[in-house]
Amino acid sequence: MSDRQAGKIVTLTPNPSNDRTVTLAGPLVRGAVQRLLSVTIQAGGKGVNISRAAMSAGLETEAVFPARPEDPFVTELESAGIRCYPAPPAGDVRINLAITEPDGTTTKLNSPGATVTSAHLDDLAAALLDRAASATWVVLAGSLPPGAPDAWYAELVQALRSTQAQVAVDTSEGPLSALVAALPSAAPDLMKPNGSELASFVGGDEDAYEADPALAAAAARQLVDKGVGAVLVTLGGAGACLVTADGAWHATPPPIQVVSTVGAGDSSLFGYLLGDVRGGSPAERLTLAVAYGSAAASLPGTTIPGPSDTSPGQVLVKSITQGQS
Ligand SMILES: O=P(O)(O)OC[C@@]1(O)O[C@H](CO)[C@@H](O)[C@@H]1O
Repeated sequence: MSDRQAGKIVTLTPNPSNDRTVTLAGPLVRGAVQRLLSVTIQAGGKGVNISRAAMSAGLETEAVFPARPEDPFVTELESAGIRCYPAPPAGDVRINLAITEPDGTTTKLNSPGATVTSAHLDDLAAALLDRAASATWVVLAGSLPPGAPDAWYAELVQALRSTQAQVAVDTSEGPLSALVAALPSAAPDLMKPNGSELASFVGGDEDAYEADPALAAAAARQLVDKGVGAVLVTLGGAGACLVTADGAWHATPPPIQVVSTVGAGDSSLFGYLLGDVRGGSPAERLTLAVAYGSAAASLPGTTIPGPSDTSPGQVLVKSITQGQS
């Protein structure tokens, strides 16, 4: 069975973005005038990025987000081969800025997006539930626009129970806290916090998690104990941890030259889903997550990797519980 038959990934991006990336020739200096080497713009947002990765890996994917059908944001994605389901928007797609420095340091300045009403959210939810009926995975990803209640993702997770789809959530701040507060009744099949997001609700500290991934795994276990199927914790250059009811694993990435970290977390999440739809073991899913995340960090702007950009053979996975590969 080919990947295209094996699984369909439907993504929801409630707050999509035109990602403008500016590349500096030297370090960023606050308050100075600096010349840029280049400026690029790409249609982005976390769910959109995951659909891009799915499309280039040959998986069927559909992207649901608010935008006018004639918006160049939509035409860019459709001409890249992504099936789009735009719902009525509250305003223009926002512009997010990424500043990249020669050593790979990436500074993100994200706009709030247009303020939505409950009618906008209802339209978006209806579009999602319609597409989710035939999905293997539904991914709810990114921030919520102003006007959306923090608990909206938790409500969607519960609404998606009426489908056969597995649900993954990758968000931050208020919506993440509201989801955690709604466990176990709104437990998704997968959550993908990074170290600082994990620390924001279980305590601990991101640097400590990167120095000792067993600490990150222990923190993530609190979510699994509250009903979350699997927790993928991305740890930047320290790789990622995967925690399920059956165990915990840590993977270290191949050596790379970091160019832009934008989209690395989305690519990691996609790598996990790819491993899942291929029927991979937890270690194989984690390997693909880290291979995709590190490939994304080695590419400019919000460029999302395809399979040929990844090096899964160079990812080293160890079981944290048993201390062996
Ligand atoms: O403001 P949010 O929704 O949290 O994140 C949006 C964003 O930073 O996420 C993607 C990278 O993960 C980018 O394409 C996009 O600009």
